[in-house]
Amino acid sequence: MPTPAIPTVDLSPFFTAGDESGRKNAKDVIAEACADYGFFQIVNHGVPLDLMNKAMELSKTFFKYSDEVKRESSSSPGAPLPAGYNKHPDHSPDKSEYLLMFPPESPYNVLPTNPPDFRKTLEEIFRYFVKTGQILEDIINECLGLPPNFLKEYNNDRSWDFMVTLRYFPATETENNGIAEHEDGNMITIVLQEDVEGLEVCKNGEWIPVIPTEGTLVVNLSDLIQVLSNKKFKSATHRVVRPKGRNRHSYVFFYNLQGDKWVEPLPNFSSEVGVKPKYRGFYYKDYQALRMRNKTHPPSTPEEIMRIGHYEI
Ligand SMILES: O=C(O)CCC(=O)C(=O)O
Ligand SMILES: [Fe+2]
Repeated sequence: MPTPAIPTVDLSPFFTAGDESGRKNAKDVIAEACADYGFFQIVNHGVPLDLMNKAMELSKTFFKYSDEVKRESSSSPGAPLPAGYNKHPDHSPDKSEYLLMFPPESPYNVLPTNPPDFRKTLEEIFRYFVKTGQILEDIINECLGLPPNFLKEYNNDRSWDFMVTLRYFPATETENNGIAEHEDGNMITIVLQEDVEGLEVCKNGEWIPVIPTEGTLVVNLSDLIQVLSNKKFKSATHRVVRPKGRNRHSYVFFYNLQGDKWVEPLPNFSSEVGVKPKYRGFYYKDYQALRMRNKTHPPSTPEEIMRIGHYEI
């Protein structure tokens, strides 16, 4: 049986005034993918191809440096997430090392000075990803039938957005997990993957590989959209399986929500339509802190991993 593909959506109608039918087609595909499994890919998204390629090459160069050099970019404790360079503890199911950054102006950032241009490129691609996140949020706002600019006004503080540049180590003879099956805890995630497979999405109970294609970005909806929409739109379940014999590099941009925001199913999808809320409300910072413990103190069984189900009614 052919592998069911993940849809690819052309975002160019959103950059061209007046292409209403192009916009409608794109929104129909996105709405269907989001209602089923929360995953799709985008092209003509506004992030320049040469910038994506340059960012990937510089990241590969950085991760080849010695641990000692990379650790010069590790953050001091106290940041809301471990900014800078880090490697997951040996007993973690996540087999990668990564560089995490907040918005370019954030005081928490500890960005490498080498390779030259890396810092500038990270900051530049971060700014592009923010714009892509805003376009996607606007499209999702429309797909959900919310009043114009509703999500934009609710999510009006960009200071908690963050981006992770990753290197996964090659699979061993006995073990190939890169990131175990999970959903993301933010609003919308954008992934740039190099030409090395590994990312898989769960679509109707089946694991589908997301084949890397030059110029394409992967988008997955995350937990906060699932809660706000009272499960009308799904937070995508996904994982990374490490290939044998080679590293895998990716950039993951987490379009996020500021921590003091209250999150609960919107009345549009609960009281106003006679449906019971499927989640109790929470402050986003509490959820992010609970999820952070999954990473810093990995539980011994997958059942103990903190997920959005914690708030389910
Ligand atoms: O590296 C990837 O392709 C995806 C990573 C991911 O799912 C995550 O960091 O949450
Ligand atoms: Fe993820």
